[in-house]
This record gives sequence, structure tokens and C-alpha cells, in this order.
Amino acid sequence: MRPNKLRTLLAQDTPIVNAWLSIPSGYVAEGAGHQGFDSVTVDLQHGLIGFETAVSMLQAISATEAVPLVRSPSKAPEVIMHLLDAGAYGVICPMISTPEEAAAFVAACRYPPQGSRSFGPARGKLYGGPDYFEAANAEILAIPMIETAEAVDRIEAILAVPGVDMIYVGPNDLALDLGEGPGAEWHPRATTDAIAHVLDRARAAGVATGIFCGDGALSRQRLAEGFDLVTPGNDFNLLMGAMSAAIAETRRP
Ligand SMILES: O=C([O-])C(=O)C[C@H](O)[C@@H](O)C(=O)[O-]
Repeated sequence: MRPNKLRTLLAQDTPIVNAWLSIPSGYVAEGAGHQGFDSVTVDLQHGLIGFETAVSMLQAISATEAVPLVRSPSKAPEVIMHLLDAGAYGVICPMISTPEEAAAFVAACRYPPQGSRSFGPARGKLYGGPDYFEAANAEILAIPMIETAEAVDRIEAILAVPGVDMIYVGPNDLALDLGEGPGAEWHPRATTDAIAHVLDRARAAGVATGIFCGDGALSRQRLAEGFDLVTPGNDFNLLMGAMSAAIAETRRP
């Protein structure tokens, strides 16, 4: 099976930069994949993307060097399995707050006997190769999102769940659950303290860490703090920022 390059980068302790797609477009996905990101995530939770468009986007990413990931729209096992069948090499799953939820999520990502993934690797096999079934459990990444106060309280138990390859912090939802506003990871204490605690516990447990960041500057900071994977903003916001900058430059007196 095609090796999962993210596992190699993690083993080498090489920082991973991940793109985040909310625009429902194979064209944007292909372009993002050619920009030098290590992985590209198709976001089916908040991105305006349905399953069939996600398949086209995964195909487009597969034409590049970037590893195709998805954020699933929910914890539903059948949805997670379907996205893996579509060729995702890793799933970022929102709102995992307990070790039981983490175990159920990992099970959806693994074929028996390690899990309960149903067989039918449609595009997974085209992208991964003919031995997909034999090797998928070892290559596919299961990445629960830590984005609630309960998940922070129970972080050590979640990290101890076998098969959790990485945890991914959602700072905006975490801030909301802690009574702060989106973007709070820059300033107020509760969210910054919670993120630092999760990072510290994950590093102690030897579990890789990822985090969504608003931009490149915060991504650099998070890598310096010790996160393994960062996402420097989503496609739409980056595009709008580039448009605004172009207009401002054009109209500069
Ligand atoms: O809670 C979070 O920060 C996330 O789930 C990541 C971001 O919100 C992401 O979805 C976004 O804003 O595009």
C-alpha cells in the first residue's frame, strides 16, 4: 500500500503543514495540493462540501504530493467508513469528548480484528494500492478533535485509547465551550491554558498533536510550542485575505 507520508514525517519529528478546504471545488483542492502542504484536509463539517464533491476533491488531491485527509461531518461510523472508502488517508473527527467516543471513532477507522470498519474500499484501493485491505489499519490516521471542556478534563484517558494516532485541537469550539469567543486562543487565559495542558499531556503520552490556527504566524508559534501539525487558516479566509490585499494595494494613494 502507498505509505502514509504523514506517518513518516511524524516518525522523523518533521513539522507538518496542513491545508484546510471549505470551498467545494476539485480545482481548489488540486491547486492547494500543489502549494507544498504536506496534507490537505477536505472539511465536511463546516466546509460547504457534500460527499460527492468531497470524492472529486480527494481525487484532485491524489494527483499531488499532499496526503488526502478529511474532517468528517460527524462521529457517525458509517460516514467515517464511507470517507475512508473514498480515499481519505486520515480522518479528523469533531467533538470527541470521552475515551468511549474516541474508541468508537478508532474502531470505525480499522478493519477487524482491531476495529469494526466495513469492507468496501472503493477509491481507497485505487489510491492506496491492491494490498489496501492488509495494510490500511497501519497506514490510515485516526485523529480525534479535542474541542470541549470535557475532552480537556478527560484528555489522559482519551490519549490512552489504543489507535489514537494524533489529537487535533479545535481552538474555536474549545473557546466557546470554555465561555470565551472564537479566536480566544490568541489572548484569554482559559483557552490558552487548556491548549497548553492538552499539548503537555499528549507529549507526555507520546501522542502526536495537531491544531487549527488562524494564520501562518500563529502556525509558526504553535510549531515552536511543540505541535506536530498545524493548519494555517482555511482556503476561503486565505483567498479573501489575498483579494483584500490586492484591492488595498491597487487603491493605495
Ligand atoms: O473549533 C475549531 O477551531 C475548529 O473546529 C477549526 C475551525 O473552526 C475551522 O473549522 C474553521 O474555522 O474553518
